[in-house]
Amino acid sequence: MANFLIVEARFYDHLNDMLVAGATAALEAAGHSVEVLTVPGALEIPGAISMAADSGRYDGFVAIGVVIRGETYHFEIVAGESARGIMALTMDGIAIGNGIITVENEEQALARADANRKDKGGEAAKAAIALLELQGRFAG
Ligand SMILES: Nc1c(NC[C@H](O)[C@H](O)[C@H](O)CO)[nH]c(=O)[nH]c1=O
Ligand SMILES: CC(=O)[C@@H](O)COP(=O)(O)O
Repeated sequence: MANFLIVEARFYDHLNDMLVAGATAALEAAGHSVEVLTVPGALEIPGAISMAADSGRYDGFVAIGVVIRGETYHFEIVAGESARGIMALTMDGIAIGNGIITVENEEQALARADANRKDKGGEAAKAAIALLELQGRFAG
């Protein structure tokens, strides 16, 4: 059993509830323990994961968030920079699944957050599990 931390940017409560439920179900189905940490927005997720990884308390991480395009360029910043930060941490060998959905509207978000539809939360959890298994395979 491994200890996973879900780091969620709680920008849209109803969507996050679905994404976190999907990720939690996938992690627990694989026999792992789950904790949840909430941050203000997707831009805070990479930093929070970095801090938590440095604590040594967790084996893997799942990033959960929802970025819905608004009127300005901020969408590109939030979507792109959160993904870039997570990728940088992953390239450092930290097992992270990226479940930050970046969409045009609420309808697209609902389809991807729902564990009974596209289940992006569960998908991200399975990716984190896969990376952790690779970490173990290449260690030592
Ligand atoms: N617009 C969205 C944001 N914006 C907030 C940023 O993520 C960040 O918290 C702020 O810029 C302060 O550093 N965050 C989301 O997760 N989703 C959005 O749609
Ligand atoms: C993704 C965002 O930053 C968005 O929620 C903010 O909307 P806007 O670009 O209209 O300020």
